[in-house]
Amino acid sequence: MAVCTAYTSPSLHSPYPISNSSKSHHHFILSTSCRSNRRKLRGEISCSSETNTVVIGLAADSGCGKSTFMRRLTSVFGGAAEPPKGGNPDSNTLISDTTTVICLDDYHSLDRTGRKEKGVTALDPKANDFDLMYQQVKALKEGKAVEKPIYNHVSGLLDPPELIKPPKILVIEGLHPMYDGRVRDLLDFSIYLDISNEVKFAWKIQRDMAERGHSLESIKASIEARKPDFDAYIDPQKQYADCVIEVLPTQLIPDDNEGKVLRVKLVMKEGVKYFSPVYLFDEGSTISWIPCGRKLTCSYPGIKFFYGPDSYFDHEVSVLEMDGQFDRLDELIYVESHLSSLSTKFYGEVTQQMLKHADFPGSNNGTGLFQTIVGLKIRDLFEQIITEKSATPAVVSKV
Ligand SMILES: Nc1ncnc2c1ncn2[C@@H]1O[C@H](COP(=O)(O)OP(=O)(O)OP(=O)(O)O)[C@@H](O)[C@H]1O
Ligand SMILES: O=C(CO)[C@H](O)[C@H](O)COP(=O)(O)O
Repeated sequence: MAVCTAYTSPSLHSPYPISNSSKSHHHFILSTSCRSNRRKLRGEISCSSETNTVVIGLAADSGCGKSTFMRRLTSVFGGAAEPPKGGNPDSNTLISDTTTVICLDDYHSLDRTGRKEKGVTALDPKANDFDLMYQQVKALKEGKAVEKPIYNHVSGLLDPPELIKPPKILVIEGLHPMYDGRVRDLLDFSIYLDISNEVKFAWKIQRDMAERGHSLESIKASIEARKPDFDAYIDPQKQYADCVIEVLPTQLIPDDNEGKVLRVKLVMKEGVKYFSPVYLFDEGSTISWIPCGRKLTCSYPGIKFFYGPDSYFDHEVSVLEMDGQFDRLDELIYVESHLSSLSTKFYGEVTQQMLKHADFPGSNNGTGLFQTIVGLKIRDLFEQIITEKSATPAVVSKV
């Protein structure tokens, strides 16, 4: 049930969406999202809930494919995602018609020098401002604009804030979207990208060695240095995710250590509102499927799908798994036609999306396929929430 309380207007010059003092939450100044209905007023405030923002959390370590996933997601909604126009060229924010993606690195409370002086990594909660993260995500969810700080990855400094207006869908991506219980509770849906150490290493080498000129030793050292904090603060968030995309080395090639062929698991929590897990052939069954043959071209080592129920951190889940890679992306339609509950708007939409972004990393394997499917499920979730809200009469609540 949507209930709106009155609060002070956010100052566009303050980094805070609302006064730092929690006492000010109940002042009688309405935000733009909350319209008073004068006929019913008499000490009560009527609030339309239609403007509320849907909030999605995407957690992963650095270099684990968040940006690629975000490009696939925003593409599902149409329109290109771009940094705020005329703003800081080093902004981490991406805005499209429907979605705004903010990077939680912007809530680092310590800059690069500060972290070095204090001997903490960016993964350590001590280097991040969770109070501000909570206040601003909450404000955006309630339809209020905020002045969000910017962490500049080029200079390693905290830059002056940028104005973020409440979008239809807000994606908060980064290291800690599910770390703080208050922020976690604001999420309408959450995803964790769980990249195994072997694969993370292979991707890092590909990017940081080939594209950024780092040495193999320095990449190894950086992964090792982050590991204790990754294990302590980032990895545990996966227990809260509604959906986990797990990326592992293939099992199709014995002792493979190249990390090129991947086994990818889509772990989908059961019983999540507005989210129905995808299934292969028959919902709830356990199925192993090798689609290679007349309708799907597969070179060595082939492709293997698996689908079935499981448990994950004591939650009932459905797991869809793909090991191997596609030779011809247009033939993905054959696989798509055997998957159900995809939340597509027309036959072949998954294949169309994959073909559209054939040049993105992971387009020939389960990472691209499952990221696309999760993008479609998020669109569906958003549409269900909007439909439900427009069918719900405005709620009147006492302030
Ligand atoms: N599905 C994939 N398959 C193969 N390689 C991938 C995949 N996703 C990402 N990568 C590799 O990992 C690198 C990082 O990807 P991306 O920029 O999407 O990650 P990120 O989590 O946003 O990183 P950062 O937080 O460091 O900006 C890419 O340049 C690419 O080399
Ligand atoms: O884990 C990270 C998230 O992207 C970065 O390492 C963190 O944001 C610090 O960035 P930089 O290394 O540019 O100072």
